[in-house]
Amino acid sequence: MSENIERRVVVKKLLARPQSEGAGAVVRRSIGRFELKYFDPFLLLDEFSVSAPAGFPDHPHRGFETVTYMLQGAVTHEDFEGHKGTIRTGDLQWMTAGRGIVHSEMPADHGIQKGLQLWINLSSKYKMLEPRYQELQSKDIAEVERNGVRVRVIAGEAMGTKSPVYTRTPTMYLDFTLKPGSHLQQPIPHTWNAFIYTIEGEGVFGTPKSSPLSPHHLLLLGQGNVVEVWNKSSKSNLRFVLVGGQPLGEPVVQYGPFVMNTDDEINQAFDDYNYCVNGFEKAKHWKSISLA
Ligand SMILES: Nc1ccc(F)c(C(=O)c2c[nH]c3ncc(Cl)cc23)c1F
Ligand SMILES: [Fe+3]
Repeated sequence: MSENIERRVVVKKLLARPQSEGAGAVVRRSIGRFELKYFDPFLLLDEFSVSAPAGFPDHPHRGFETVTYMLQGAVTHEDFEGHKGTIRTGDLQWMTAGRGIVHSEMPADHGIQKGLQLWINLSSKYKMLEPRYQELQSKDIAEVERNGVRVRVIAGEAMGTKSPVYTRTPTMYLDFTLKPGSHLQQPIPHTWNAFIYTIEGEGVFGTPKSSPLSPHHLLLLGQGNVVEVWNKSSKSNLRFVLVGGQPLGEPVVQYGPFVMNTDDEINQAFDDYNYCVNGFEKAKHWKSISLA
């Protein structure tokens, strides 16, 4: 690690508590709740937990990307263009909604399906792009382990390993598991906003004397070019995701699943969706099979 290390420390921590979302689903929302409406370029981070028949039935998106990463179980998604698939434990769906998607996201197995859904804003010049999917099965996600630290590189680069995912809004998304007694130093571009979301075990983040933090916490990281994490437990693994992104620095006008830059564009999004035009044409006669 080079000499000009500037450690990022935890400047804010939020415990994400369960709340209802979709049709009978439960999410622990951290980014996107009133205390943290937007963390440029991130609009929402939900740790979701859903069992059939609950789920996220037919709904639209415009102006941003959704990144769904399965922690346990499986979710089937289908959209109004006929694109359908199932993402299972460890799989990733990176959906660029762009000018418009209408889809459903429903449990595909019995029992509880768990995962993370992150919403990443798009720059004004990309908000009306044609929709696009990047889907990776768990076996195709770059993974490397060294000195008790295992990383699955969902986006960006870590420990000399790169993800094939193209991030239109430059983003890193790393799933770390630290064995007991291990220590991580991960570079983060100093101009990016970055956070950690804790998933399993207790970890020490930022400075070695910080208090250990438990799962379901969002940790906003301050300025710097590297984050350090310690697993001081003698028996449990520590798992968390580290996410960073280049801020867009643009006005944000959001109404639910529509995210644009001006009130007029949001009104246009509503009209386009209601009249099935300008990217929502296929919504006119489409219902997901789960609702048919
Ligand atoms: N009400 C409402 C409005 C708009 C939405 F996009 C959604 C929605 O689809 C989700 C919101 N959190 C999520 N976590 C995981 C998954 Cl798989 C889906 C969602 C939703 F529920
Ligand atoms: Fe969705």
